[in-house]
Amino acid sequence: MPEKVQNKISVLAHAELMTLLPPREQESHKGDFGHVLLVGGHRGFCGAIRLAGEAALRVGSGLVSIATKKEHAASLTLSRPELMCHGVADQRELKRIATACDVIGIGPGLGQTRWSSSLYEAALETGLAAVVDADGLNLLSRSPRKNKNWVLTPHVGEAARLLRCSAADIQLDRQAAVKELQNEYGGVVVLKGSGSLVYGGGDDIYMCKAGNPGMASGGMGDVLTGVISGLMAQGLTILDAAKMAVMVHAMAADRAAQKGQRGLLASDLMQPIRELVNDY
Ligand SMILES: NC(=O)C1=CN([C@@H]2O[C@H](COP(=O)(O)OP(=O)(O)OC[C@H]3O[C@@H](n4cnc5c(N)ncnc54)[C@H](OP(=O)(O)O)[C@@H]3O)[C@@H](O)[C@H]2O)[C@@H](O)CC1
Ligand SMILES: Nc1ncnc2c1ncn2[C@@H]1O[C@H](COP(=O)(O)OP(=O)(O)O)[C@@H](O)[C@H]1O
Repeated sequence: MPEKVQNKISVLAHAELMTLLPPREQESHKGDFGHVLLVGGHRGFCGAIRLAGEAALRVGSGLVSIATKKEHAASLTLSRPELMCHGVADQRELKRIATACDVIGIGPGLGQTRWSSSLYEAALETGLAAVVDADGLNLLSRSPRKNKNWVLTPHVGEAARLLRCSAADIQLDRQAAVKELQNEYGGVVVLKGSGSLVYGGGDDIYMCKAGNPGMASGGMGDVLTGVISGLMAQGLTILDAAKMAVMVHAMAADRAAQKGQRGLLASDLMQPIRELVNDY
């Protein structure tokens, strides 16, 4: 169980974070805004990687590729033609696609089969800056390692697996948990849930006061993975991308919940996310 600690808590503010994402130059082209590769979408879970992919596009990445099960590639492309969807069977195929990419997001709907773990290993071997979520975190908890160039985005259940304790232990002292996660696994950690925390080492723990219980519905975390990846692709540091993404994601959910929290869908966040990354 994590030890009790006291840290400086900084509350995230959207206006301050927007200085990280200046208006686009007139002569810009898609190559200026990075190429995200998202890996996941096992059988039954291809919606998760579709949501992450659209979120990465809506936050402004120039190109987004998806590596998924062969049988999902065509339907994903049809549902969102801007996504470049590849059916990937093995590590070699994934690494070939990754050579053109700047950032890799691993985990939404990835599953925990041999296919999943082999793509997870190959994704980390690319050495690209990474976002690790969902089943990527479950695979990480089976074989812990440290990396300074990744963002980990556990919900409370995943955090408990990573720290080998109970979800109740995590909730008892979320600040201690986020620090312990960062200390053990490195990089930047986003501990999701009401009052999401972001910690990248050092004195400050960042807290998001936006967001609402309407977000307690499947796919919301997958959207966050896409937002973080898309901001990293546009050149933000992993810490700035995590801070900005958590804030934009939660504020988008608050805008989308104006008609009511119950029945809020992860897809409902796409339009407000777009508004918020253009809101100077
Ligand atoms: N449309 C799609 O394709 C979608 C696909 N998805 C994909 O499904 C896969 C499985 O992901 P997952 O998150 O649903 O399952 P898992 O990792 O087992 O975590 C749940 C466990 O954690 C526990 N828990 C305790 N506290 C908690 C808390 N505050 N927040 C959350 N959980 C908390 C919880 O405890 P319980 O609720 O039972 O008390 C339970 O034991 C993954 O690949 C994901 O990407 C989803 O994204 C949905 C949309
Ligand atoms: N009650 C809440 N208040 C604020 N944010 C919440 C609340 N419930 C969930 N969220 C947010 O919604 C997202 C849920 O992510 P996650 O549990 O990984 O969902 P999924 O696996 O279905 O995509 C996280 O960003 C989390 O912070």
